[in-house]
Amino acid sequence: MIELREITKEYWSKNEKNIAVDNVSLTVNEGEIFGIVGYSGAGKSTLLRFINLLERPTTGSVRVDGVDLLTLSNKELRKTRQSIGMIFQGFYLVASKTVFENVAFALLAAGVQKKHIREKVVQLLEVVGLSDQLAKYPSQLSGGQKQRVSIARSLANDPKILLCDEATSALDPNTTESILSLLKEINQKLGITIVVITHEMEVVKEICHRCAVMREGKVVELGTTFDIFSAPKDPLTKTFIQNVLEFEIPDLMMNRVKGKLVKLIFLRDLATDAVVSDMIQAFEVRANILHGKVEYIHDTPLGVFIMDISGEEGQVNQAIDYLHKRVHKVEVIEDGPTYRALA
Ligand SMILES: Nc1ncnc2c1ncn2[C@@H]1O[C@H](COP(=O)(O)OP(=O)(O)OP(=O)(O)O)[C@@H](O)[C@H]1O
Repeated sequence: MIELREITKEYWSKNEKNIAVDNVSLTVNEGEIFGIVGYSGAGKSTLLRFINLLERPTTGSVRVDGVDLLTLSNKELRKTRQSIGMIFQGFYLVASKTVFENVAFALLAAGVQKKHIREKVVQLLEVVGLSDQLAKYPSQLSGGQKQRVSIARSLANDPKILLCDEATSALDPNTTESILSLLKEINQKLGITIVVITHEMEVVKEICHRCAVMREGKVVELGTTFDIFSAPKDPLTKTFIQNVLEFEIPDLMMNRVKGKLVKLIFLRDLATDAVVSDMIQAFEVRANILHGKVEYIHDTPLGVFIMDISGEEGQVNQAIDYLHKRVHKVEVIEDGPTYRALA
């Protein structure tokens, strides 16, 4: 649906070249929610703005629905842009216009006849849950409500694609969650392909099917959201998801560890109880779960458990070998006082 091929963008200032996007190729499939993640200055906004040619690449091609956007006339490009909605962190609503007028404006600009406008605006505001706020002005709305108006406005011309530039970065966690739910609903019910850029992995975790991680203009990792979270490869990706898979054991807890301290990662099937009880029975070891957490990555569970396994050393080692076969990943964090003393 969206194909960026070997895209590079260079900026020159004072005879110095700055490469904002460096030879990036990626495809966004029809109907998916695709995330682009990276720290400030990584090139995310520039990349996003290629999709509607708000920014033109220095080299490379941009195809949307099979059409090479760089070959379009200005008139054709204006028409194509109507099928690509966009929302921003700062909402960009017209302060002197009501909620109704802000949305109606997009329809008027696209040449929709006045007699059809009211019905369409009412329908759009219903989609975003603002049917009762038609006559309000932006200053009378909360941040979340403002973003809902801007989403309604972006949907006015029945776009096939919605681009979201840090759309929830200015919102509190609860409001962020409600806007992300709305984006998910828009994707599922209206079949709109969504591309989001963000520096928050929570956003990716909640709604994205796939994502690309960017550093210094390059895509350093690309994959399904679940793979990115469960088996990150690039050090930057690892940093981004640190709080999901990492857990710092407090000293107090460490001092109570009797055996070997292991970290288990379960994917999809969270049969933790069965695995642990089978292990205890088969190898006559003791197991004490010190920490357990389950994250839902786009509705698929990813579990992290930290367990103290104690008993006769040979049996403990066999138990750990057994765990290797039953769970996605096993990592021995600490050998524990008993085994350190034996070594
Ligand atoms: N119009 C411009 N002129 C010169 N340099 C630019 C321009 N636009 C972007 N850049 C530079 O390109 C690089 C990438 O910027 P971009 O805004 O795409 O990054 P970003 O990942 O979206 O960061 P942020 O989240 O802070 O917006 C930065 O070094 C930026 O300074």
